[in-house]
Amino acid sequence: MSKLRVAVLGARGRIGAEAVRAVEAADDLELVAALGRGDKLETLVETGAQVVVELTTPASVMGNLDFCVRHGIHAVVGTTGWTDERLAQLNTSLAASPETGVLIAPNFSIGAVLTMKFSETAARYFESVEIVELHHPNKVDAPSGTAVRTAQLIAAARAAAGSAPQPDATVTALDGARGADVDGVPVHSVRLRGLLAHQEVILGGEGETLTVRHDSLHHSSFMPGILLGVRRVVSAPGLTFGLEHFLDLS
Ligand SMILES: NC(=O)C1=CN([C@@H]2O[C@H](COP(=O)(O)OP(=O)(O)OC[C@H]3O[C@@H](n4cnc5c(N)ncnc54)[C@H](OP(=O)(O)O)[C@@H]3O)[C@@H](O)[C@H]2O)C=CC1
Ligand SMILES: O=C(O)C1=N[C@H](C(=O)O)C[C@H](O)C1
Repeated sequence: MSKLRVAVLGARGRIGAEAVRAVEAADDLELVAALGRGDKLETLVETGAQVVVELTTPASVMGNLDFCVRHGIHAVVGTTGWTDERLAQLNTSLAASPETGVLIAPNFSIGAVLTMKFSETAARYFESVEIVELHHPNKVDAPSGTAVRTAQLIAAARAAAGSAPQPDATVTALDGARGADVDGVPVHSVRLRGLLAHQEVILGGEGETLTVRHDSLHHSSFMPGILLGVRRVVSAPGLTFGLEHFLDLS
């Protein structure tokens, strides 16, 4: 059987470099290009890339995906910075290339995906919920894409259950003291030397709390999810948002 031809964009970055090694080590995949800033996207066409793994920056991702979709190259995207407007723009490009698949995964690690799932499930049973995400100090965006997605899933679950707004008597606060408000869920971002990627979802009810915590200790935690995405995206046309759609998580 012929190998799937894969390229990595952002190949010299922290997660991109790890992805290059993971693709090279996979028997069923062939790394045909490893591109960084300034390298020509035309290389993707010249090398016959079938799937691009996009791990760059929020400022670069839209241009890169526009090129890939226009050329019918499937994409597995870990880069953050997704808004409703950006997703709508991507869906418009995909409508003109209906056989092309794009997977956007706010987090590729199985533990982080499960954290989101567990938090979504628990959300309706607790009055209060706040998120603390903790990352390395080189991260350019806050809150993390994972925390934003987690908060959105929690907020949707609470809305579906008819939950009341969270109790909070704060009248005066320093800017930022109560975190960022993501659909009514406070999200607190810590940037600390020594950390990689961590998240706590703290839920509170009468006389009890529940904490769901996940720690990515090495970039290798994201690789099984990336490889799964590469193998599955070629038969998933259109936009898939979240790795959970490629997992059996009923
Ligand atoms: N979904 C997930 O599971 C994960 C997602 N991420 C996300 O992945 C992204 C990258 O993270 P990280 O590796 O830590 O960041 P880095 O800054 O280490 O890497 C980004 C790389 O992309 C390069 N780059 C920038 N623009 C382009 C471009 N137009 N074409 C090709 N390469 C480009 C940068 O080059 P230069 O240095 O020259 O600017 C850099 O080498 C972030 O958005 C992060 O949040 C990270 C880990 C897991
Ligand atoms: O920048 C990172 O490092 C990470 N980014 C993603 C995010 O913003 O959620 C995924 C993971 O947290 C690592």
